[in-house]
Amino acid sequence: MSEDALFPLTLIQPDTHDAGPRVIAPGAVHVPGWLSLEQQRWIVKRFGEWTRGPVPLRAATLPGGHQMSVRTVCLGWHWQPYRYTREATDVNGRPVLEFPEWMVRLGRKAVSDAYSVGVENDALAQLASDYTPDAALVNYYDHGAAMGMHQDKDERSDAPVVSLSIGETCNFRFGNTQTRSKPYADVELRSGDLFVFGGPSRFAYHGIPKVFPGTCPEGCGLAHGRINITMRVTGLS
Ligand SMILES: O=C(O)CCC(=O)C(=O)O
Ligand SMILES: [Fe+2]
Repeated sequence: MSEDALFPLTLIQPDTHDAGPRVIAPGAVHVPGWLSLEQQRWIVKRFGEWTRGPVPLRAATLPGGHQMSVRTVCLGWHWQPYRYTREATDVNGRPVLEFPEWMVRLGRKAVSDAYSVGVENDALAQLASDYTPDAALVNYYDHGAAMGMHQDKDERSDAPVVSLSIGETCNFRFGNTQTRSKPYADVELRSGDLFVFGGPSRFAYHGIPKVFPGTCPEGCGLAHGRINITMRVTGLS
C-alpha cells in the first residue's frame, strides 16, 4: 500500500476541538479527548510511581550547557541528549524502569485509532499490531516550562511516535521536516488528547511554546502542570 494511501494528504486546520481524529499533516493526527478522565487519573498514579525511582525526574542538560525546563523520567530506555542508554548515566547511573506491557497495548490502540481515517482495515490492523514501542519519555511541564522546536531522531526506526497529554492545556507547534520555522500548525493539546506522528511527518520539527497555567480539568488527577508521554520505537536491542 502506498504512503499516500496510508497517510492521507487532507489538511484539516485545528480550529475547533470536536472529538474524532484530525489530520494535521500527512501522517500526523490529533485525536482530542482520547483518554477518559479515569484513564488519565490512573496514568497520573503511575507517573507518581515512576518518579519515585530508581531514576528521578530530571531536567536534561544539552551539550551546550543549557538545561531544559521540562523534567523527564523514562521507561524502557533512558533518553539523554542525544542517545538512549539502559542506565541513566547522566543522572544517577541507575537502570531505567521497564517499558510496561499495558503501554504497548495502549500504543497499538493509539496507532489504530489515529490512523482510522483513510487507512484500509487490513493495513490498519497490521500497522497497529506491528507497533511495539520500547521507550517512553515522560515529560513534566511545571510553571513556565516549554520545549523548543526539535526532531525526534535518536531512534533507529521510522515507526510513529505516540504522544499523550494529561493536565494543563498547551500549544503544540507541529512543523515540517526541513526547518524549525514556518510552515507549522499550532495545535491546542488538552488533557486526554492523543497525537500520533509517523510516515511523512515522523521527522517533522515540533515543540511546546507554551503551557497554559490553571487549565487542568477537574478529575484528571493533576492539580497543576502537564504530563506528556511520548512512546517511541528505538530500533535498538
Ligand atoms: O510535550 C509534548 O507534547 C512534546 C514532547 C516532545 O516533543 C518530546 O518529548 O520529544
Ligand atoms: Fe519531540
